Amino acid sequence: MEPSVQTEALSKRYGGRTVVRDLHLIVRPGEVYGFLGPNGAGKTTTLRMLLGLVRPSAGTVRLFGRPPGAGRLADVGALIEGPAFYPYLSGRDNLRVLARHAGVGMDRVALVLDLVHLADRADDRYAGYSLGMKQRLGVAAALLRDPRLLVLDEPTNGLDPAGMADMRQLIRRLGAGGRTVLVASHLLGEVEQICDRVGVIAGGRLVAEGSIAQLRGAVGLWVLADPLDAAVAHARTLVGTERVRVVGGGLELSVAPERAAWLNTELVTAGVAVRELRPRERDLEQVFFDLVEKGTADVA
Ligand SMILES: Nc1ncnc2c1ncn2[C@@H]1O[C@H](COP(=O)(O)OP(=O)(O)OP(=O)(O)O)[C@@H](O)[C@H]1O
Repeated sequence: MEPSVQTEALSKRYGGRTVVRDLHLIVRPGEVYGFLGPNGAGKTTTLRMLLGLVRPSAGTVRLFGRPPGAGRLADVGALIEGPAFYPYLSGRDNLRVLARHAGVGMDRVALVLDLVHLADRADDRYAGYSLGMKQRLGVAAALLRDPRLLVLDEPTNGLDPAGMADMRQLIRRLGAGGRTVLVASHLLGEVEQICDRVGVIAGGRLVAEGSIAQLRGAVGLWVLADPLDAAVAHARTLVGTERVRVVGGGLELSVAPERAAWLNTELVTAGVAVRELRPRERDLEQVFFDLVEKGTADVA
């Protein structure tokens, strides 16, 4: 199936500065894709190029196989930068204005209000909404045309923890159907909770792409066993001295996590009691930090 988003060698320069560089990005239909990077990494600039709001300096963008603006307008909905609404109109009336403008049936207004869980406050003035409600109304507006691709730029920015949780739930709900959702965020935890796949951008470059599990990468096994000395000695004969480290009263083994059952059998057969055996994962925060540092250093 045609990718929802595909960029090739996409770049943007402002003056002499390259803020997005040689970006090859593929977002597949139906996935919730996290575009993760620190402030200033080039996320918003990229999203603006995807939406045809900023002209690339080089490279191409395709949405459902076509350049931005060439496909059906209804294919893409976006919430990028704060949404603009009339403060003295209700949420519902604000959406009605937009629906009329977009040539969308009024039945969609009630439907999207329901989707973002604003139905019960829909007739209150926008000015009285919490920040979280304002953001959700922004998402509702982006959903009016029932787009196949929804683009959200930092949707939880400025929200309190409850507002953030609501927004994350909403994004998960929206991604549960066939819709493609592209979410830019600088929050690792957020992307981890809601996205199927992640692209990490730093210094304008895509420095990693994959599922959270792939990014994290299980890097070995962690074993607690008695007696420790015998466990270490036997593990070293099994997998090689350099692959076994003693850390905090246990063993760290640099071997494929799939070898856990084999290792357990071998140790037990050798008379070692295995108390704990589990995959050793890298700390995602550290992975992200390393990627960003690497990406930024490459540019400098
Ligand atoms: N119109 C512009 N003119 C000049 N420089 C710009 C312009 N828009 C963005 N930049 C620069 O491009 C870089 C990337 O900005 P961008 O907003 O895309 O990053 P971001 O990853 O979305 O970060 P943030 O989360 O802070 O918005 C920044 O250094 C910014 O100052």
